Amino acid sequence: MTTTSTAPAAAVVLDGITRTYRSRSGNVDALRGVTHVFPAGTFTAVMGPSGSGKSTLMQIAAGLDRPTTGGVTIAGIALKSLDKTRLTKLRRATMSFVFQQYNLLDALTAFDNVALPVRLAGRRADRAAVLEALDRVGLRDLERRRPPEMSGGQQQRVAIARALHARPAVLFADEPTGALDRATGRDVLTLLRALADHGQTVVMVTHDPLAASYADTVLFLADGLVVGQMRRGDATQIAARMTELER
Ligand SMILES: Nc1ncnc2c1ncn2[C@@H]1O[C@H](COP(=O)(O)OP(=O)(O)OP(=O)(O)O)[C@@H](O)[C@H]1O
Repeated sequence: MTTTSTAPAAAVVLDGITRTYRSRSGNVDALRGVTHVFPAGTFTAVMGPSGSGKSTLMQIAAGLDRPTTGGVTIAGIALKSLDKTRLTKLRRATMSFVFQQYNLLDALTAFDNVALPVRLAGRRADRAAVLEALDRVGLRDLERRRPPEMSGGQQQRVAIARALHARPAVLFADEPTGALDRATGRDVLTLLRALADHGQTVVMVTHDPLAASYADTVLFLADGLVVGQMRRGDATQIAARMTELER
């Protein structure tokens, strides 16, 4: 398995992805044929109206959910070809998550949460490096706190510190600034931007045009399909496109 975190193998490829949720009340086609390449070392924001399929796309791109049809390739490896154990190993080796629901282990301190991916990969976590990552998100003083003793925003920042420390090939973030005040949100976006500038691939779902303006490319979804892309848009241009989609 590839465990390097350098370009270009880190790109995520979505090839003809569909995802139908089947339930007693009927089927929902959340994704209806999404093909997209996330180039290595780039920062992409995924936007679209509520229910357009953003979270579904993110879960599938990260191998947390399987598509109904179509394939996902990460770091050159087709996820379809992997059993659950290998998929977990690939995730640990190449990805980091800043998701509300996949964030931190409650039983571990902030320090140990940041150190965890490196330890799981069988390497020693250097104390100074872990503290530096916590320092970069402004949480050095909270190294001994456990997630239940922290605010939502602080937990998000621990998850970002973990990504800074682990240096995954791909970072998936779902509304990473949703729970943060404006200044902390800006700091987090600047950190994500810096990760991409250092060769990591960042994929972020957001509703916030200002957050999306930190990305290289904004991918617009509507009704389970990619309906457009914008490169290097500013917040006003992105907001205008969103308003059109929400009409
Ligand atoms: N587990 C599920 N079972 C059935 N339908 C689902 C399930 N998860 C999502 N959906 C439906 O799939 C569609 C896409 O949902 P998804 O959460 O991906 O959208 P989203 O763009 O992330 O929305 P939001 O911005 O509101 O979070 C919606 O119509 C949603 O109701």
